[in-house]
Amino acid sequence: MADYLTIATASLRQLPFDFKGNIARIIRAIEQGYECGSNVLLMPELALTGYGCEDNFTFQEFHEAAMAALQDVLKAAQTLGQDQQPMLISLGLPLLYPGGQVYNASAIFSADGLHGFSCKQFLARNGLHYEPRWFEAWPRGQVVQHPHYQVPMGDLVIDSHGVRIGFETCEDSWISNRPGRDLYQRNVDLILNPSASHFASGKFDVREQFILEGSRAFGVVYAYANLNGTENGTSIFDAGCMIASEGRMVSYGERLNCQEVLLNHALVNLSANRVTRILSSESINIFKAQSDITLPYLLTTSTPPWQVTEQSLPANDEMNEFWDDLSHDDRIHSEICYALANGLWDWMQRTHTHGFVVSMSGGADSGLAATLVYLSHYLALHQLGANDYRQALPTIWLDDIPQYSDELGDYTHWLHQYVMPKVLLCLYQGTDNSSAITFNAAQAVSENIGANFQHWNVQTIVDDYIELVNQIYPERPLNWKDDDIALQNIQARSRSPGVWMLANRENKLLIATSNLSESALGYATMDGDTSGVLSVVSGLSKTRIRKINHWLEKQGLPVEGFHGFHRLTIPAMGQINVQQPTAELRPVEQTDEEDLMPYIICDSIMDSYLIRQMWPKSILIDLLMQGHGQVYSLEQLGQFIERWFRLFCRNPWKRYGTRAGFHVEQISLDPKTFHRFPLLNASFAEPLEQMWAYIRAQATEK
Ligand SMILES: Nc1ncnc2c1ncn2[C@@H]1O[C@H](COP(=O)(O)OP(=O)(O)OC[C@H]2O[C@@H]([n+]3cccc(C(=O)O)c3)[C@H](O)[C@@H]2O)[C@@H](O)[C@H]1O
Ligand SMILES: Nc1ncnc2c1ncn2[C@@H]1O[C@H](COP(=O)(O)OP(=O)(O)OP(=O)(O)O)[C@@H](O)[C@H]1O
Ligand SMILES: NC(=O)CC[C@H](N)C(=O)O
Repeated sequence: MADYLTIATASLRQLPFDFKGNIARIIRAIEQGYECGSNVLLMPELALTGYGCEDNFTFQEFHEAAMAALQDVLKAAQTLGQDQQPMLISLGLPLLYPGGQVYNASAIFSADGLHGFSCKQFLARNGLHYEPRWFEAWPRGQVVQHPHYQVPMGDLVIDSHGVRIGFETCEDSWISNRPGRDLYQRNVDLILNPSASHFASGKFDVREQFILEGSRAFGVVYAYANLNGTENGTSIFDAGCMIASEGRMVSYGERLNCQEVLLNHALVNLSANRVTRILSSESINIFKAQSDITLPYLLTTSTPPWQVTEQSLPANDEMNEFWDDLSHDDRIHSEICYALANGLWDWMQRTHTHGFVVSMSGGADSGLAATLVYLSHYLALHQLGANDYRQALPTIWLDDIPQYSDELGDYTHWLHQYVMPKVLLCLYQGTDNSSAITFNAAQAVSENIGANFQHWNVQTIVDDYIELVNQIYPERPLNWKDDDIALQNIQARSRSPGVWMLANRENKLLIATSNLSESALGYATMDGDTSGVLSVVSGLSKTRIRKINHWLEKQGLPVEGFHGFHRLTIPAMGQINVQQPTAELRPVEQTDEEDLMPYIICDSIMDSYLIRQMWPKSILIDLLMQGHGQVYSLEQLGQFIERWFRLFCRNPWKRYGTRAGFHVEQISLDPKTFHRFPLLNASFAEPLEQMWAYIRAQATEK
C-alpha cells in the first residue's frame, strides 16, 4: 500500500522584532495547516524573528525574546493540535547555543512539543547577504544535544515509522555540494527547504530548477517555503512556495501578493518517489550509522486519494498559470512591477504614514515612480478585496472613503475618486528651462493614475540664490559659460525644500527618483533631486525603466481582477515615452545621453562591471562582442568606458548618501548592502591605461 502525505508550505509577511505580530501570523498558518489536513507544515527561514534583524542576531537579550516567542508558539501548537491528526511543523529561527555561537536554525515541533533543531550548513555571503557576520555554519553530519532545550540540534533526519525527513535551508540548496546529496544517502523521503530568498529579476526560475532537480535526483518530495514582503525595506521577499514530487511541481503558492499569510498544500505519494531511489544507479549505503530523531507516531496515511476529503486536495494553481502564460519580457516587467508595488505597500503600512509625494518632472523616472505607487494600491485592492484594502488605509481617511459597493461604480473609479488623491501627491516645479511638453506629461500621468496633481514655479527661488551669490562676487556674476554646473544644480536644489515641506505637512513619504544608471555615474544633484526617503526606481537601469514605461502604455500590467483577467494600461505614459530623457536644467536643449553617453552603452558597461566583475579592457572586448563596434569606433567605446569609470570613481560618496531603494535586478549599487566600494580611490587609472594600450595596438595592427 502506498504512503500518502499532505504537505503544506506557508509564506509569512514577517517584520523584524515584531514578536507578537510574527507569532500571530505563525499561529494563523498552523490553523490553516490543520484545516487542510496537513501532516507536515513548513514555514520560512528565520520566520519567528524576521530575516532582517541584522546585528541584533548576536544580542543575548534578542535571543531571550526569541526563546519566549518560541515558547508561545509551542503552547499555541499544543492547544491547536488537540484532537487533530499529528502535524509536524518546521519554523525558522535564530538559535543561540548557550556559551557558544548563533545558528540559523529551524525548530521542529508538533502538538507534543519540541523535537529538535535543524541547522543551516552553508551561510549566504554574497550579494545582499551577510549571514557569516552573525551565524556559524553547521558541520555536515553532526548532531548534538541543545543544553537548554534538551533536544537534538544539527544535521537532523526525522524518522516517523519509516517516513524520513531531512533539511536544506535556503543557500544550502543553491550550491553544488548541497546537503540533499547526503540526505539521499540517508534514505530521506521528504526534503524541507525553509528559505528567505529576496526577489531579483529572473530568480524565480532558478529556484524552480533546483527544487525540481532536488526532487528528481534525490527521489524525494521537495517542499520550499519563502518569506513574503519587504521586511527590512529594501529586499522584497516574493513568497512563491513550491512543492515538487517525482520531479514534477505539484503545487505553487502565490507570489508577490500582499496578504499576511499564504498557504498552499499538496497530497503526495511517497512510495512513488521511492521508486526513483530503488531504480537509481547510485546505491544507498544502508549500513551507514545515522543520528535520526524518531517520532513515536505515524505521519502518513495509506488512505487512497479518492477517499481524501475535498479540503485536503491541493489548491489549484491558477496563479502559476497566470505567470506561465506570459511571454518572457512581459513576465519580467510584470514581476518587477508586482515586486515594487508590493514593497511600496509595505512601506506605507509599516511606517504608518499617509502616502507619498513625488516631485514629478514629466520624465521617465518620476513618471514610473508615481505609477508604481498607483500599482501598489491597485494590486492591494485586488489581492485583499475592497473591504480589507479599505481597512488597511490610514484611519483618519476612512470618514471620507465610503465602503465600496456596486452603486459607486467600477472599483477603479472608486480608487481614483476616493483613495488615490489621498495616497499620492504629484508636484510639478517649473523653472525658466521647463517646457510645456514635460508639464503636460506630468499632469497627464498624474491624472491617469488618480493622483492629486499640483504645480508651482521655483524660478524666483532660483533667482534669489543667484542674486545672493552675485552679491558676494559682484565682479564676476554667475553665467552659463563659466558656471554651468552651479546654475544647473541650484534649480534641482530649489525644488527640494518645498516638496519636503509638503511631505512634512501631509505626513507623507517623499519619493526620490534616481535610477541605477544615474547612480552609477552620480548624474544627479546631491541634496536636490536625490532628496527623499525612498528611491523607488533606484534598482532599475534607465534602459529597463524606458522599456517598462512603453510596456505600461501599450501592453499593460496583467491583473487577476474581480471579474477575471485584464490588463491595466497607463495610456498617458505615451506623453513621457515620446521624449528623450532630459534634465531640463540648461537654457539650451539638453539630453542625458549627450551629457553622458547612450544609456544602452552605459548599462552594458555597468552590467559587465557588476555582474561579470570586469575591468576596462575586458569590458571593451565585451562591448565589441555585443556588436557595439558596428555602431561606434573603438576610440568612441574607449571614451565611453573611460567616462563611465571616471564618474563612477568620482561619485561613490553620492551612492553612500543615497536614499534607501529596492533591490530589483541581479545587481545593485547600494554600498551598504551590495556593492562596497572605497570612497577614495585611484579612479582605475592603470586599468584604463591598459585599455588604451590595447586600443592603440589594434590601430597599429590595422
Ligand atoms: N573629484 C571629486 N571627487 C569627489 N567629490 C568631488 C570631486 N569633485 C567635486 N566633488 C564634490 O562634488 C560636488 C558636486 O556634486 P553635485 O553638487 O551633486 O553636482 P555634480 O555631480 O557636479 O553635477 C550634477 C550632475 O548631475 C546632472 N543632473 C542634475 C540634476 C538632475 C539631473 C537629471 O538627470 O535630471 C541631472 C547635472 O547635469 C550634472 O551633470 C562638488 O561641489 C564637490 O563638493
Ligand atoms: N519640472 C520639474 N518638476 C518637478 N520635479 C522635477 C522637475 N524636473 C526635475 N524634477 C525632479 O528631479 C528628478 C530628476 O529630473 P529628470 O529631469 O532627470 O527627470 P526624470 O523623471 O528622471 O526623467 P528623465 O531623466 O527621463 O527626463 C525628477 O525625477 C523629479 O523628481
Ligand atoms: N537566505 C539565503 O540563504 C539566501 C541566499 C540565496 N542564494 C537566495 O538569494 O535565495
